[in-house]
Amino acid sequence: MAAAALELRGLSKRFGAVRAVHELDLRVPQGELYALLGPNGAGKTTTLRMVAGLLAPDRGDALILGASVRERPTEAKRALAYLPDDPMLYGKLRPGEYLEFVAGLWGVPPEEAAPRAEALLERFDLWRHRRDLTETFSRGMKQKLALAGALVHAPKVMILDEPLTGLDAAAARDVKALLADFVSAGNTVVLTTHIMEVAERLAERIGILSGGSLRAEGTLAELRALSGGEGSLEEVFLELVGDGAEQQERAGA
Ligand SMILES: Nc1ncnc2c1ncn2[C@@H]1O[C@H](COP(=O)(O)OP(=O)(O)OP(=O)(O)O)[C@@H](O)[C@H]1O
Repeated sequence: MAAAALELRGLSKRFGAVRAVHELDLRVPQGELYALLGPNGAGKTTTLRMVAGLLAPDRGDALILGASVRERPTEAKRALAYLPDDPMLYGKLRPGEYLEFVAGLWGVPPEEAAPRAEALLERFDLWRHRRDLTETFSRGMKQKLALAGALVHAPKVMILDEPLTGLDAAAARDVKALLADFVSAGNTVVLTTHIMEVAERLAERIGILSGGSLRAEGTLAELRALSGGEGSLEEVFLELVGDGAEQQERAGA
């Protein structure tokens, strides 16, 4: 059996009294688009930060294409791209310079990096802004450039934290199309979202996270079946995560 793109084994993290992630087991095969759906504070960001090696788990492990983040971090991370919800760009760089910088960090040879960077800028409609400093970019443009930066070392597994937040319809369409193409090429995407519609529309399988634990997992049809087959994902979600999420959703969180 091929190694899973991402496997979590008993992954756990506490912050003082808060159990942010608790004994989380997850297996995402290669070639899948998986959404971790959960209300604010469910543990989504903490999970991704542990997978990306930015936060040490208290217990458990994450494996990327079979390589343990704890034991073989360099190998595990080579195939991984992580896009945080608030990526850092260097305001005084132009988009091409930013991509060149990121490619350099990954050791991608310039002759490979340059055409790839150009193709990514064209793809995201940023080529016409190639002479502008990134500090002048809108949130959507920054998000697209960060995504281009995540792709410049040709990763096989991409983990993205709330990738559509703050994007207008056109930018969201570009990002969704890119993720779909990335997965069609046999790569894997794991993204977090607190918006049900995003999970519903994009993901092949959805994991519902709440209080740091996985409450349910499956395709949309499988999750619907949990609420008697008639219900929407929203009903399943609210049934599983309870009133706290309902209140947060109502508050527009
Ligand atoms: N660095 C930290 N120090 C203390 N507590 C933290 C820290 N990071 C996260 N937490 C807590 O851990 C829990 C999980 O947070 P996390 O950010 O992983 O949730 P999330 O599902 O990503 O939420 P959101 O949708 O709001 O981004 C929350 O209770 C949060 O307050």
